[in-house]
Amino acid sequence: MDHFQYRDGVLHAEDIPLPRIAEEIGTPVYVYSRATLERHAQVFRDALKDVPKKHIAFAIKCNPNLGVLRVLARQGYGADVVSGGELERAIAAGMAAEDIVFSGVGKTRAELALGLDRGIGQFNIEHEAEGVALAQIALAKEMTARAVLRVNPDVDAGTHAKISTGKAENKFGVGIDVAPEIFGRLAALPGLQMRGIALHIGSQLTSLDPLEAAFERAGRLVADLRAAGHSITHVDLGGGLGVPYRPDDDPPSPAEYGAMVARVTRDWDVTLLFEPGRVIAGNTGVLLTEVLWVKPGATNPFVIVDAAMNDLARPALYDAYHDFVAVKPTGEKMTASIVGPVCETGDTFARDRAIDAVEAGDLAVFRTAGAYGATMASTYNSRSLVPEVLVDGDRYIVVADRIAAGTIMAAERVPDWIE
Ligand SMILES: Cc1ncc(COP(=O)(O)O)c(C=O)c1O
Ligand SMILES: N[C@@H](CCCC[NH3+])C(=O)O
Repeated sequence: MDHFQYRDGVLHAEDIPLPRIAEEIGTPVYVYSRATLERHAQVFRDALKDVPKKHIAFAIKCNPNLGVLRVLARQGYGADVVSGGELERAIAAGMAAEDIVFSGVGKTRAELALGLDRGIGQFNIEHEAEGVALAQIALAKEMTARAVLRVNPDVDAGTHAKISTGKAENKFGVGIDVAPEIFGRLAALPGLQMRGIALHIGSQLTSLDPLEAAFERAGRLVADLRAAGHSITHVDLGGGLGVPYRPDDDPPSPAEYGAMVARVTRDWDVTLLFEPGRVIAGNTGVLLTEVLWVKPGATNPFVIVDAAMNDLARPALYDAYHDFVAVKPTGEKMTASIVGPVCETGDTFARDRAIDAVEAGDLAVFRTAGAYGATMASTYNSRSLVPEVLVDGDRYIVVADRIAAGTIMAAERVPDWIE
């Protein structure tokens, strides 16, 4: 059940009418539903019921808010992190270090050392030199790092080029053809316990076929590595499952994904790791905004809202579609372009789209904004950093403050040697 519903003609987040949040917190503001988050966590876990040994690590890059992470930690989720900052966040949110997986193509030596010091469960090594460095650092600390080698299976994920990660030309992982030799050299290093492989072919995947093709290649690699005498106990299948952004989008369900995984990996006899992000958080959040002005355009009017590309970057970056609905729809429709106040033409959420009729002062939301929304926000144009609210039934709390432009400015200084 969707926890963003109209009641008496007013859009609610669980039991909270969104106009109340707009009035008390101001706009723009991200609003998350705890119930939806918990339901998605449960649905994804249930979808893997036929996978005997598994661990789920939420890809916290998609929504690293501490309140959100705490909800998922309570659901038994670990974290997939890609920086020292994310690592500290996951721990601060209550995730067990053992349940943390450290991915990322450019980990620094300091970040590798931090992971060891914190006792994280697994490092996902992206290339040989990183593995060598990790082994050296671990050895110096008289520790052993548990690691897997990320392989690049060279499959076309069929998603936006900027979020595709498993083609040979992408920067991630090592080529699957050279993986056995690199794995062999790393496995021989003291300080490193190479226990398996990882892959992640891209995000917002709307077909299971490329995932299945990649997993089959991974299965063959596991067999080859075992044949070469390696003990393979862990395979990290990454994340990537898409979510519906448009009302008629129909991506594979977690249950279909789980069934495919169970079938393809049936004989692997490993612990499977999963790194879902968007499928857990995407539909748990909306970006609540106020219409500032409706301005005539050459063809259709511009609806100028108080949210902008600095608050929700996905449309500007990937031409991504986010459904836009009025908080108090009148039943009337209009065709308009939805734009923000930032001084870039790219600050456009929708072009010539049929939407609920709105006028200045009305509230509206961009849907499916719980993943890669607030986390990618900036203060461009000296706008405030957008706040976040978590709703739980008939109560809500601000889980991230609005950070005013003045606060950002206070962290800057003018050199006294400029007269
Ligand atoms: C290594 C890794 N794991 C997991 C994810 C999460 O992906 P998604 O949000 O598409 O599930 C990403 C981002 O695409 C990633 O780079
Ligand atoms: N930021 C991207 C997803 C990136 C996935 C990162 N591995 C998006 O908003 O769709």
